[in-house]
Amino acid sequence: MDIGSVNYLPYEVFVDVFGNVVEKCPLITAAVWSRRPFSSLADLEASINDFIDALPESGKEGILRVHPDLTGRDLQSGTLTRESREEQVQAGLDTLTTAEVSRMARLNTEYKDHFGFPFVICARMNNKATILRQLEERLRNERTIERACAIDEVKKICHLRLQGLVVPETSNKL
Ligand SMILES: NC(=O)N[C@H]1NC(=O)NC1=O
Repeated sequence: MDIGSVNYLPYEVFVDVFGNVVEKCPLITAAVWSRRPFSSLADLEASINDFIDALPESGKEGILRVHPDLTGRDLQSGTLTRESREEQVQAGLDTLTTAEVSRMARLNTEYKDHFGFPFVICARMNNKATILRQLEERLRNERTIERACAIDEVKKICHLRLQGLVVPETSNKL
């Protein structure tokens, strides 16, 4: 789909198509629909990012809290969203050894106990080694810095999900 077609979508369809660009946050998509017409994919993405940035800190933490744990219960029980499952698989998180699964689970729990939200990272821009390393390093961050860092990762995930849904302008001209 190109951005011109996106601008013609009724909001029900818009939310169906883009409702999970921010994991389990269709409300963001529904709110951003009223900012049409978007001049480009980058403009749509900027509208989503502006909405997120305008939220109070509790709202940003809410976005983080609806994210599934990496390699957590949802991956094992098959209850992840399609997008999240594909991203975790692409990062190789379905091939962890038993020792790596235990390490990830222990660090995820430590992180959640410490910050009050789950560890979020753009899996597709990482692999299992960098994810484990980042989890250990970010645990040492101060809370405000860590929240901002996690929200930046949400935006990276959103960027890649949008790229999979809208044809970038340069390709339209081919
Ligand atoms: N917890 C977490 O980072 N989850 C997310 N990361 C990602 O790339 N997709 C997700 O669902």
